[in-house]
Amino acid sequence: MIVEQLSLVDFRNYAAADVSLQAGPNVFVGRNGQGKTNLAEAIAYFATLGSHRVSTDAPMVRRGADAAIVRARLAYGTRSIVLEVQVNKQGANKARVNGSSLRPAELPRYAQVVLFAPEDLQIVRGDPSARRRFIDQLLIQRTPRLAGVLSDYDRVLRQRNALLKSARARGIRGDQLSTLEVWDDKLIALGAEVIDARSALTGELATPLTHAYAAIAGADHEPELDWARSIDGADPEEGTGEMDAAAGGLTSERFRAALATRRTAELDRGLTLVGPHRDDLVLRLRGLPVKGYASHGESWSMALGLRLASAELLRAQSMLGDPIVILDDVFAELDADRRERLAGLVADYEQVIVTAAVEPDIPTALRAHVVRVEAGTIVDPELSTNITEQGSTDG
Ligand SMILES: Nc1ncnc2c1ncn2[C@@H]1O[C@H](COP(=O)(O)OP(=O)(O)OP(=O)(O)O)[C@@H](O)[C@H]1O
Repeated sequence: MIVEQLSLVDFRNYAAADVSLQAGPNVFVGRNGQGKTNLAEAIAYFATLGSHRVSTDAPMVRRGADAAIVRARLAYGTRSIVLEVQVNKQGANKARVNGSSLRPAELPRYAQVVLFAPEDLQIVRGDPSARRRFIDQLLIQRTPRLAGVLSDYDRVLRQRNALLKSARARGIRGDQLSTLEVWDDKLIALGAEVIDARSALTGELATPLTHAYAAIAGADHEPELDWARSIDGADPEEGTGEMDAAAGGLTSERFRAALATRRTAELDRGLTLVGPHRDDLVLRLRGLPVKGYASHGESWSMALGLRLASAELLRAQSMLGDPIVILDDVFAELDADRRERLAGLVADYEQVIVTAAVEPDIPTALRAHVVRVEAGTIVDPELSTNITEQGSTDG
């Protein structure tokens, strides 16, 4: 799929803007802080329903405005549709497809975008929550139904935690708390589905990650990745505990056994101590964890590799064609060889959008259809020529 036309109203630093894009490479060029990433963010919003930079919607709306509108004409081969989202500062957001209303949560069914940005370094260097967010975003992109399972799990977890907290405050022991079992059943049913889906996806990422990492880093060692399940005894959230490598059996049985083992500790702390909310994606290079050991360049290559591996998986499975690949501010970080190798990796996607402060940072293979951005406006080279010509005629 590709974006053919993007229109913004009161989005970030754009009062109003229209951008035409083409299949293949597109480049957003401009000095720092002019609005290149904002354009990329607007396109990705349809796929991720949020920003890669902030967790709330308010910053999407231009200062002083009440709502932002992003409209995009998307083409899948010869078919095209118009998607629109209105991000409201107050009240719920609204969405439309070809003019008809739909729930904003449905938008990702029409748009697949993989965006890599410098913030993605947090996937490898940040807390486990950043890695869970990464894997969950990809899960939802591949299987939109899982968005509901994940949010139901979070709701049940909050309710179970509230019960544990109030039991702790009232000095109630586990065997006196019969309602806990009801919440255990719900937590296990939803949680086991989340754990299994994340583990399976982690396994699927291995081969494309190895391929992408080798291509970017030019390295001869293979990255390793594992889904560390807190139900197996490790506590990735607290960085403690040994994994029980022999852990087998049904995930739900394992989850139930782990909850039983931790019951007293959970009542002591008023908190659910095992489950997918405490799992982690463990990344290793040369047998060492990436977090805390890998160099800046290795961490960067790993984060980029994870996004490119995601794009490969989406491309292999999606009914929508290739995902749109957006590389925000990536080339300035890479040496010439790595730039060329990365360009080679993404060059055959249906549409690739890259941003850079200066054109020479972008490999020649991707230097097509340049969109210049200046202070929240799209600079149209033809238009500026016309204005000058008209000015001189008038004069
Ligand atoms: N809600 C908003 N209202 C008005 N301006 C905003 C809003 N959100 C962000 N901006 C402005 O947008 C600009 C940042 O744009 P963006 O992040 O797209 O820059 P960029 O061109 O990608 O720069 P860089 O090359 O530094 O990454 C900043 O000047 C910021 O103040």
